[in-house]
Amino acid sequence: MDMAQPPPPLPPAQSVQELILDGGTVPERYAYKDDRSASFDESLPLMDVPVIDLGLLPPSSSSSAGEELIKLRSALACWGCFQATNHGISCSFLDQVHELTQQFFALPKEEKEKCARAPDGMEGYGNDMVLLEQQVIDWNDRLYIIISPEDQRKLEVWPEKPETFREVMHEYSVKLRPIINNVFKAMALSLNLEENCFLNQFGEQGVMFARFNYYPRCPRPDLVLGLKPHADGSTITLVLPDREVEGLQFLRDGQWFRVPTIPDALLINVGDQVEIISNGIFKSPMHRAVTNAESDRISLAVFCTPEEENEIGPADELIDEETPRLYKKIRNYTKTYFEYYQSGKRPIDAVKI
Ligand SMILES: O=C(O)CCC(=O)C(=O)O
Ligand SMILES: [Fe+2]
Repeated sequence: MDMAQPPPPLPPAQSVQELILDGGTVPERYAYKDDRSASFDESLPLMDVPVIDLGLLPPSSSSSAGEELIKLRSALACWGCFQATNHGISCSFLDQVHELTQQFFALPKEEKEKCARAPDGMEGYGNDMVLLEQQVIDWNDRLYIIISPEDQRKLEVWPEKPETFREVMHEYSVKLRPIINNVFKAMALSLNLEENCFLNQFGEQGVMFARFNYYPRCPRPDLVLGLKPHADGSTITLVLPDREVEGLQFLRDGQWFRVPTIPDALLINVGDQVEIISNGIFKSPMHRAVTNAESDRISLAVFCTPEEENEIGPADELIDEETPRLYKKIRNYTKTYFEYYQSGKRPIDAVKI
C-alpha cells in the first residue's frame, strides 16, 4: 500500500451491537482464522500494575516525592503504564462518566447515528475503520471525539443524549488537564530533564481525543478481538476501564498479561510520542482488548496528542556518544500513525533511525 496515499475507507460495517441482535453467530469479517484472537483466558497471568500516588509527585513537597519519581520511571520503562491513584477526581464523578458511556451506547440506533462518523472522517460514532479488504474487524463500537481544546470540538458529532453528556465531558476534560500536566512534569523530572520538556512538546493547546469503547458480549470470544494488538499513537493515554469487566491486556517480553479491574484508578499508558521524546527509555506498550460471552464491556480512553505543528523528537539531553538518537524528528505523528496502523505495521517503525 502506498503510505503517502492511504486508500479511501470502505463503507463502515454495521455496528457490532446491531450484529449481535441479529443472531448469535460471528460473521466472517470479525473472525480470525489463525490463533491471533484470544478468548478471555483466565490462565494468562494477572498483571501487577504499578501504582503511582499522584498526590506524592511534585509539586508536592512530600518527603516521598523522590521515591515516587523512581517508581514512575521504573513503571514506564518496564511496563509503559501505571495505575494512577489519588488523582483528584472523585469516585462519584467517575461514576457519572461511566454511566454516561453506558447510557450513550444503550440509546436507540437512530439516536446514536445522529453523531455518526462521516465515511472519510475520523470523529464520531462508528466501528472499526475498514481500510483494507482483508482486514479482520474489531469487536468494538466506539465514539471518537475531540474534547479539548474547546475550540476544536466538533459539536455536530457530540451526542445530545444523554442530556448531561456535554456538560460532564467538558468537566472531565477540565479535570484531566492538571493531571496530564503533572504527569508530564513528573516524567521529565524522573529522567533528570527540565520539568517542562515533555509538556512543551505537547503544547498549551495539546489535543485530547476521547474514545468511548463498547465491546458487546460475544458468543465466540475465542474467534474475535475487541481491539487488535496496538500501541497508542498518543503521548500518553488515560484510560477509565470498565469497573467490573476485565478485558484489557498488555504485552511484555512476548507474554500477555491481564489487567485486573481497578475501580476509581486511572490507567495511564505511554504512547509512541513519549517513547520518541524519551529516546526509547519509556516504552509505548502493545496492548489489546478481549471480549467475553457473559458481559458487555465499556472503557473510555483519552489520548493526549501534541499540537499539530509541534515537532516531536528525542530530548537532546538524553543523547550522547554512548546513547545515540533512536528516532527521527517528526511533525503530525498522528497522520503517520493511521497510515501505518491498519496495514499491520508498527507506526513507530516509520520514525526509527
Ligand atoms: O478498552 C480498553 O480498556 C483499552 C482501550 C484502548 O486501548 C484504546 O482505546 O486504545
Ligand atoms: Fe490503546
